Amino acid sequence: MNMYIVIVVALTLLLVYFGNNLLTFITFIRKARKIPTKDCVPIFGHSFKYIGPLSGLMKTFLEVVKQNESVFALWAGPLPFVSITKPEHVEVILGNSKYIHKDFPYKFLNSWLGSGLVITSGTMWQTHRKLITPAFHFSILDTFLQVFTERSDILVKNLTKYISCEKFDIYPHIKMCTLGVILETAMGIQIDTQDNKEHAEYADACCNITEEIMKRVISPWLFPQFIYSLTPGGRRFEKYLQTLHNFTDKVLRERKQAFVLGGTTQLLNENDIGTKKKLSFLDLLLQSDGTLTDEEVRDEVQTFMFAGHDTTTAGICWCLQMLASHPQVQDRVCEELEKTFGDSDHHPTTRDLKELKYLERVIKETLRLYPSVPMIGREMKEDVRIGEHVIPSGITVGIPIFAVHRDPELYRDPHQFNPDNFLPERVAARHPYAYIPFSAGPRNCIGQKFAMLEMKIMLSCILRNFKLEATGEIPTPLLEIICRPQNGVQIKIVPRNSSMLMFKNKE
Ligand code: HEM
Repeated sequence: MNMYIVIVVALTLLLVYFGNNLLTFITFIRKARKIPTKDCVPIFGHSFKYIGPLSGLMKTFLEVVKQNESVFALWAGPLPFVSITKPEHVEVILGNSKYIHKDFPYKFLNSWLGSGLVITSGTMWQTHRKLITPAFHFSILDTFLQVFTERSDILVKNLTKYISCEKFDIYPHIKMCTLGVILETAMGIQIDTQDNKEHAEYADACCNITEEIMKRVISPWLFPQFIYSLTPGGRRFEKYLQTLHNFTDKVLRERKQAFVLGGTTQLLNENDIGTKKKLSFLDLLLQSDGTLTDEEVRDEVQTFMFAGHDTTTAGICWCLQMLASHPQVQDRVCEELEKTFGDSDHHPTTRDLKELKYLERVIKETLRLYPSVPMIGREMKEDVRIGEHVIPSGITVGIPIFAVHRDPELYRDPHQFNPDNFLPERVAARHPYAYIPFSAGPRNCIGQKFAMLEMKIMLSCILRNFKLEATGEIPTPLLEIICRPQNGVQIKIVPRNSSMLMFKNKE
């Protein structure tokens, strides 16, 4: 009898639980179905549209955006998402501190980046963001200029080996240079990433794991973890993950050791930032007095090592490609460099960098066409009105940054490379959310000033030494977590007249 009552109570509870959830789910789907969409197939949704090589995905997506209304639903199998591209709609989401929650597809990054700043939400995100923000204050960034320049000098020295080559891929060289930069600036450890090839395994694992994640995002049947882990892709994911964790653990061990041995400057309070050299972001985490657990520190290290080098690598490489493919633009950048530095071999100062206005426009225009992070998303925690549509709570709103940046209503000849798009008067005439390579609002990129300085220094060092020549078509941009050029950036470099002095003097 007792057993009978227990079973009845258990079944009733299950029914209430799933009944409620089922009802919520049905209401959610009903609301989502009111959002306009095209070419949606029952059960499979739009998945069939995206099956195929990742290389075609950006082009396909631009077509889909063109064919649909400015707010439209995309169905990954039975699960709906909403895509928005109009700046005024983007502002509704990114500009509001209520909409900072991330879930799908960020959750596929969980086993890698865990509670790190890029994917975490809620109070944990708030606490971490507040703790980390001082490490990216402009006064501390000034102390990084020397590292950016020293690493760029090594890069230039290594590139001389390719002077007589008809073409070579510059991507791996930039990647190892930016990795060295983030390790030295943010983590406070000096690792010879540029001449010692053993660290390339970490950088390669970053590229490979993001490719695997993107393949999963467009394949709803791989969403359940137990299925994914049985597939070859799932097994490759695990292998790359191991490499990434091993490297991060090594970085942490080294810095902790230096920390214990007193090899770091102690941070007393926030006002000390910028007044002490060699204070690293990682030191800030290590002395957070229990605010962060060991695991959270590790997740932030993973996050910043990835976000801090893969993004700038893509940005710099696309800039090099654009300059090689647009010789007049390259000449103008070089005139500006000549005016700022003359024949001198002095390292760039903050003042020099402010003078490089045209180079800045080139970088901005490159990030318009090839935003390093091409797509971002936010999960709605309440119903939200966007334009004339109600977006139901629980849905993820996707913002394809690359599509916002190529909207013909915002940019004339949107697919053409034209740095004049960033003349001050043109910028002033555009909606502020028409250009969002670093996202915007409360969850914008914490490293954007760091990135701009690094990109300016690295590009100016390369261009003061070499003329860049294109060796073929502009590569296809890949719509992955990071917008990389398919098959790298194959260019030819030619020494500039007076320039090779720049590092010869220092040898
Ligand atoms: C060209 C270079 C870069 C670009 C285009 C870029 C772009 C972005 C974008 C679009 C986001 C928002 C992501 C989202 O909402 O899902 C973001 C967030 C972030 N970026 Fe960057 N980024 C760059 C460089 C960097 C660097 C150098 C660092 C670190 C040193 C960095 C660290 C981060 C972090 C930690 C976040 C998460 C911020 C938060 O949610 O509070 N980024 N970045």
